[in-house]
Amino acid sequence: MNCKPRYHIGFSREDLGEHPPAFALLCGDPDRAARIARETEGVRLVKILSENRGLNSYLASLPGGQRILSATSGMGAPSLSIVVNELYDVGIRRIIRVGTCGSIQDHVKTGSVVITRAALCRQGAANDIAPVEYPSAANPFVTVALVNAARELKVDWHMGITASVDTFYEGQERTESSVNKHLMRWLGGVCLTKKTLRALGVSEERLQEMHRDEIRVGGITEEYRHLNVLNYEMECGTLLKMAGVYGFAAACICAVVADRTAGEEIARPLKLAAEENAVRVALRAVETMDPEYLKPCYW
Ligand SMILES: O=P(O)(O)O[C@H]1O[C@H](CO)[C@@H](O)[C@H]1O
Ligand SMILES: O=c1cc[nH]c(=O)[nH]1
Repeated sequence: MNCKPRYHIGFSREDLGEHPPAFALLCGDPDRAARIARETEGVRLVKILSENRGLNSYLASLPGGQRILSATSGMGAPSLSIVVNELYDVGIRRIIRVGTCGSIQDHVKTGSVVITRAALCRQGAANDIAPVEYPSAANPFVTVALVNAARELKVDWHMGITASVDTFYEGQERTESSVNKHLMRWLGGVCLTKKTLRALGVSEERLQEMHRDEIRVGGITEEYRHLNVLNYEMECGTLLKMAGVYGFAAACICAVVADRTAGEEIARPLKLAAEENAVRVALRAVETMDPEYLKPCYW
């Protein structure tokens, strides 16, 4: 057994006891990983494994006795790729990303959760690991367990395609809240002023309804909306590709904390409750997972 702590995550296979936990919950935010292990009803903190580089990792147990790892990926695919590589090395074979995201569809409201069945992976780190065409698909059995758990807990859920991108601002077409107001055309489309819209024959009534003097059309978000993408986040696509390449089971559930059909802001008042719902669903999925589907042949 390799007893040396791994360089970034700061713990070793030996720190996990005789058998590594069956599941890891992996959060971008170290505070969420800590809350899962320290403050979630029914979860008992067994051991702080490491808080190296803010990549907080905790061993915890559930009421039925199952042990879980609550770990931190950091933000974005490069950090996630390091953590997942080292988690695999210490014996982790099932990872549920428990994250936050922005909705790009009208029917996906803030406060709900999105369970990813596949990702549009626009992530540079993933290209170091597999060809760009390589599928970014969630494990179907863990995904169904997440859906069943959300139904049982009566959490407002959606299942669908997630866009995983490398930047929160430019890549998710944010301009008002970003210092960079000039998106590249393939991301931002074009801005039409009221004057141009009038010349194009848009009625005065419609122009009056506009909140701003210009609208942006043909941007990446509009394109993804038409492709039935539900949400934006920044790690899932690479995680799912790594699962395919390394051979482990991965799935993703994200709390919706921004409504990108209406604006760019994070809905801070409901963020914590939405995250708690995503955590509860993930833990219930772990508890109720049919042991048959834990076999390596289902990864
Ligand atoms: O809340 P987490 O899990 O960090 O996930 C989302 O939040 C961060 C951006 O605010 C990115 O990491 C994105 O994927
Ligand atoms: O809009 C959002 C919210 C959370 N995380 C993202 O990546 N985007």
